[in-house]
Amino acid sequence: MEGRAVAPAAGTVVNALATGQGSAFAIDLETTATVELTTDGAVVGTIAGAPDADTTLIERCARRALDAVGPRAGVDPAEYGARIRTESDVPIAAGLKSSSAAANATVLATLDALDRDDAVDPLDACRLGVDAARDAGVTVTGAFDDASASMLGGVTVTDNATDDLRQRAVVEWEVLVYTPPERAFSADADADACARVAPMADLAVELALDGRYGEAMTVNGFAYCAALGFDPGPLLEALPAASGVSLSGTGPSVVAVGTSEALDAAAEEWCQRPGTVRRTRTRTEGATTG
Ligand SMILES: Nc1ncnc2c1ncn2[C@@H]1O[C@H](COP(=O)(O)OP(=O)(O)OP(=O)(O)O)[C@@H](O)[C@H]1O
Ligand SMILES: O=C(O)C1=C[C@@H](O)[C@@H](O)[C@H](O)C1
Repeated sequence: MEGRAVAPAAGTVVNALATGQGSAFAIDLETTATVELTTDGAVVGTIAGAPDADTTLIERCARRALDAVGPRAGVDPAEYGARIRTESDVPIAAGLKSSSAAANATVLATLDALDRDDAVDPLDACRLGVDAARDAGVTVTGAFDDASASMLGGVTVTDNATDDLRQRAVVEWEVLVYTPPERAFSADADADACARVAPMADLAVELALDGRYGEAMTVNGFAYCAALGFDPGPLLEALPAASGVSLSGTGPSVVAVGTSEALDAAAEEWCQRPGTVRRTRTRTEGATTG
């Protein structure tokens, strides 16, 4: 009994740490999870290329999916375990929602291993991963914004306090991603500092709900660079040509959207900085099994 699923990473429109309301969009970088069910009761995860990374999140995801759907598949969750392996082109703790992609891929791969791919509605499957992320302590708000964008594709606006989807839209943007060499785990972010930019975050959410995603990103980007102590230089370098540019998640990555010409110009500037610059696109299709 083996299952496989793939889920995309995401970039930020509005970070939810200040108010609990957030917005994110799926991008064309992905994480694959394979899950093999076992009868030894143990759930064990490995992350390809990252032997020291924390596997608690994916283990909690597989366990929650087994508990939720196992009985319907004739599997006793108490007796069954799982071997999970993730492979990813998303750097961990870089602001590109590697945790949401890994959680969604693991939940769906577990359902696939149970041969019950359609047993759970996609948003509920996403909520299983969000609850697992809360259990594993890798999130501040649960990050339902990031997780829903990864699960559904497109751009989502969510209430992370209630795990409700407020809006989803299909967008087709070119995306530029700059990832500095350092890493920033979301769970370590200074939530009190973020609360100080709540009025700006409220404005950014209003803009996003109005479909003005680019402006929302830019308002969010400057506010959170200030709150979390990141250099706003890369944002300024992408402006005014980019239609939106923001710190992604709790950083350190920066994402810009706009015309090819605008992103070419930003890429030229960002390539002078240490780290990686990647060109990608938004993803309309979210997480899939198989
Ligand atoms: N590919 C992966 N496979 C398994 N677990 C992962 C993977 N990527 C991330 N994780 C889990 O998520 C944790 C990092 O979560 P964190 O939210 O800090 O990173 P992120 O999702 O990349 O950042 P952000 O939320 O700012 O976008 C890791 O410690 C690990 O437990
Ligand atoms: O851990 C969290 O709750 C979050 C982390 C970041 O990705 C944010 O962008 C997201 O809105 C919430």
